[in-house]
Amino acid sequence: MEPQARLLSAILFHKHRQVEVALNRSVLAWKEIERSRKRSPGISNSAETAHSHAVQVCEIVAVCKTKDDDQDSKETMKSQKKAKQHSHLYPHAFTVSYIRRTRQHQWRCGDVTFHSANQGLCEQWIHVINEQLSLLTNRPKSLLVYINPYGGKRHGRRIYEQKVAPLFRRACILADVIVTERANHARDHLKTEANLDKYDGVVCVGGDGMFSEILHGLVTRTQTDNRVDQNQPDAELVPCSLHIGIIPAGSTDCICFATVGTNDPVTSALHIIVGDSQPMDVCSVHHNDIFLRYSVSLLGYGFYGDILTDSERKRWLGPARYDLSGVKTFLSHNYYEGSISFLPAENNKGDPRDKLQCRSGCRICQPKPSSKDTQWEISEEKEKSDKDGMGGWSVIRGKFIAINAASMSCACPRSPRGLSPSAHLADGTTDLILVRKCSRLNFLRHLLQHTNKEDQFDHSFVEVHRVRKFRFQPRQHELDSLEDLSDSPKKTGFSPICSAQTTCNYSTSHSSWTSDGEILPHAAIQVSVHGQLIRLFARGIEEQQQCVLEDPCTLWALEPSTYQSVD
Ligand SMILES: CCCCCCCCCCCCC/C=C/[C@@H](O)[C@H](COP(=O)(O)O)NC(=O)CCCCC
Ligand SMILES: Nc1ncnc2c1ncn2[C@@H]1O[C@H](COP(=O)(O)OP(=O)(O)O)[C@@H](O)[C@H]1O
Ligand SMILES: [Ca+2]
Repeated sequence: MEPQARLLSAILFHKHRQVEVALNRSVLAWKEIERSRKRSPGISNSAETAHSHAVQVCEIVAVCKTKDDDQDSKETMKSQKKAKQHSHLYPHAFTVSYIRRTRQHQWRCGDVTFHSANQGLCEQWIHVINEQLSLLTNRPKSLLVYINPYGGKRHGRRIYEQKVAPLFRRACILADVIVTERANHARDHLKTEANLDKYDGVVCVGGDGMFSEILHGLVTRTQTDNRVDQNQPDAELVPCSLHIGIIPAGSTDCICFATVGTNDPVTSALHIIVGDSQPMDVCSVHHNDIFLRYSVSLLGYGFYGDILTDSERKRWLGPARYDLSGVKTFLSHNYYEGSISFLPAENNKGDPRDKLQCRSGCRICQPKPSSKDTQWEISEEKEKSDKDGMGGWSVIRGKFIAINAASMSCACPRSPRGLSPSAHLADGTTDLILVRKCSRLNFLRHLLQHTNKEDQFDHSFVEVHRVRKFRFQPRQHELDSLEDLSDSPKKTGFSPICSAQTTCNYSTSHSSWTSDGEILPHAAIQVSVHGQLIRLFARGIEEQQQCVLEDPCTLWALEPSTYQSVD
């Protein structure tokens, strides 16, 4: 990497020690002077060595003048005297708040305070750093925040006020906050009322259900503004211009976990502040050419549909409702008959079993070619001609315990690799997982493999396909006879230990689809994936510590620029 010119450098004080501080367009670095002279510096190519530190400018949250009360407030009794003397000698200070990576994808806001005898120098540093931050145009300045006070353990409001709002204030982000008063309040407000021109993004504080409200509000508003008819399953939807941020405060929070790597409100707030951008696929779901819903994580029929249906009645239990309904549904061991037709993804989209996990900067999820791109047009054309004669579509009939479409990994704390560990966030496909009728023991093995490192697809009764579109038709809709209307739910070899939701009537011979945790009213559905329809304030899961810093040493080796000032 070409080293960049220094914008500023100075000798300042940090924790009573003299440090040399330097700034260029991408890095702020500081190192102790005395110690590094005494010892051989031996600075490695990392963000931080024993006495040398560096922070990327794009990961600086804010810089401000340090108030007297803040100075040395964390000093121990022993060093308080020394601190007093020091602050007398160097009474001026500024504090840089920056992103600090801790364990397992968690971010925290770290502070570093630099002292000086020279007030003008401190002001110059604040000015130049702020100038650099203002060049980062992807950062949001104004946000619309919706809080679901009843999501998860009902801590949404507190989480926002205590953990998120102070960070937004520090980063000078203006936030208009709406605490929802009913289900679909946020969706309806976004659809028709909200003045979206005022904002750079919309933030939801809640779970996947709350995210789904924001998704529906924004996508529907965008289509209405652009006169796109959502009821047309083949309509080319217009991408949303506003980014969505998620502060996890729900029960599963799978969309946050799968796009950030952790469910932590502070980490999510910091991803919002730095204006991260992660495109995401959205599935549209139709029934007989009538629009039903959008979905970004799990569309599940059978096992997960039954869990969600049952768990809605136990909402008062909070997140534990899924465990109880999960056990109950597992013991019921229902299966459902129907046929699935699907249009496979192109070969360059990889395979659900290829073990190429979607990570920050994923190659497979690079932006799709513009509609002018020839390659793209060819594949669209192929699809049209295929569709006329059902060419390219595959059909599978059978008895299924679960039919799952995972448009992303669906990783969550319950299943850290997710339902489809190699699914991609923004490749324009969904992984269709078909779990056929099998013994309880085999199904249990398959389920347990979601919680460890084994391959959950390595069973004769499980198949998985990467697809662009699919349709499902439950068996009772295929056979239009009275006999079928009285058909009871199908059970495998064992008699049910728990009768679950199944009684002998027509409706219960079907399961329901769950879409991001919400229940759909129809079993027969058509699904299309719309690649990269929305953008989140996230960057995908980082590989490890992704500090793509230039060697901080290069900062010290450079000729000073016009900005240089030394104390
Ligand atoms: C015997 C051990 C069995 C362990 C099975 C673990 C498999 C878990 C896979 C979970 C995939 C979850 C996909 C995400 C779905 C969410 O959108 C949805 C709603 O979330 P929220 O609004 O935040 O509550 N949550 C669920 O569908 C919960 C599924 C729980 C299944 C046990
Ligand atoms: N004020 C409210 N009162 C009741 N329900 C609400 C309110 N705000 C949002 N909801 C609904 O609550 C449901 C669950 O929300 P969510 O935040 O996903 O929590 P959880 O993860 O616990 O399911 C969603 O369907 C959402 O539409
Ligand atoms: Ca996808």
